[in-house]
Amino acid sequence: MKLGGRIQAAIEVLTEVEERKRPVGEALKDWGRSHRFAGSGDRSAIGNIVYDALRRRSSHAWKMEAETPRALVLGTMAFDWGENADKLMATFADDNHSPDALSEAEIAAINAASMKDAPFWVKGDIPEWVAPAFLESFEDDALLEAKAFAQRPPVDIRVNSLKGSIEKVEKELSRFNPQRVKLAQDCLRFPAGRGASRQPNIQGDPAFRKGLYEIQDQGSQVVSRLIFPQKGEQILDFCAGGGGKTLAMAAQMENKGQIYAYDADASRLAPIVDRLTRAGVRNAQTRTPNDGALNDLIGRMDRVIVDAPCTGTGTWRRRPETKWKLTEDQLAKRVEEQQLALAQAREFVRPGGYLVYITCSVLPEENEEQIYRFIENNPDYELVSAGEVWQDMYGFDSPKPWSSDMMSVTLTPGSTDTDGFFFCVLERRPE
Ligand SMILES: C[S@@+](CC[C@H](N)C(=O)[O-])C[C@H]1O[C@@H](n2cnc3c(N)ncnc32)[C@H](O)[C@@H]1O
Repeated sequence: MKLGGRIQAAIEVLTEVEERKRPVGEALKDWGRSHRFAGSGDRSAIGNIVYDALRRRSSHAWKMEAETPRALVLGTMAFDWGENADKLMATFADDNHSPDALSEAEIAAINAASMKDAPFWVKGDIPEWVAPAFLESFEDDALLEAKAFAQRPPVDIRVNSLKGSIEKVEKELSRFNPQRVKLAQDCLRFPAGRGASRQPNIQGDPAFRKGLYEIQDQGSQVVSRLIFPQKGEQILDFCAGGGGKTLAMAAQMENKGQIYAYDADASRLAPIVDRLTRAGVRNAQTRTPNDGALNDLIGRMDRVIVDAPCTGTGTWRRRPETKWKLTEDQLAKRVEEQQLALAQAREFVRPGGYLVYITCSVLPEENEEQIYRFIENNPDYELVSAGEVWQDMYGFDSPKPWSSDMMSVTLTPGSTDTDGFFFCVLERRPE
């Protein structure tokens, strides 16, 4: 396919997403099925255009003075992919599968590319109602952070130290040019490309099937390290989901001690068994929700991890469509679920043990506010300074996360070059 045809295809896919409320992945797959002539390079380029259009939806709409799928895609090509109005006109003339020719108004909007009078949330490509939370959390850097959430993310992998060294995996994947990162010692990164460039098929490599690495954002790897799981400890991963943190902790514990992987939704736990086997983990067991599933663990755990259900604002780079779908009602629902998870998880911590609270969100309602409410209602718990834990682990020269009072830390694309994560530790006072 030529570029004109790819642009037309992106408009069609985005129209499906917008008008029929289809998830982007599904709409892209369906388009591929009904256009068999398109190769994998075409499909991936079309996906890149659609995701870029969603990442910077409000700034493109402002400049184009329209919010239609066509305007968003044309804006993406002009403002992100380096195709000015003249180039686009030549591209469209060259391919009869292209969209209709640019109108006078579109040419004028592309040429002007004006952000005049645009409010902060438009410039930063975040929903208007989220803007106060960004300003509260990131103050003078709110725009920088919002824009960082509108960039393409890299692909990060965590080398599984139970199976091999980072050097070994680096060599195995050398054709993809993996890079080391600053904060996670087992992480290799494949930076995001530009335009139509494709991400390497990391999961297709035999080393992946052998369990030598997992796909895991650097931020998730960093919070797994901050949990500080020790060999021999008893740990309850209370919201284990697909097991990303369980696997990372098991490797740090060198298979010594025991991790109990639990989730209120048994179906979310389903993939974990295969992943544990592939990774060579021998110190983790799953517990599925039924009456008394965790009774034997009450008051016995050295650490209980609540990697809580959340709005996922920290993953907006990877799932840009969720940025525009999020509502205040959904936020309120997640906050309730988080409160419930914390209230349920607390009873498993032994006196002197730790309750770790993590979200992949950067909204204060889900993070600092949640934790201060918990402390107020549970005087037998106190906050340990996560800022000090960070300094002990990384010193003063590494990238620093956000921290309003040193008690918790918030990782972000702008500060730590990761997805957004909130992390804090509560100690149950010894009896
Ligand atoms: C952010 S995901 C977990 C991700 C996982 N820890 C990882 O690293 O891949 C949150 C999980 O919490 C679970 N959950 C929600 N409320 C819960 C509760 N009250 N008790 C236990 N699990 C809960 C959800 O089913 C979901 O799988």
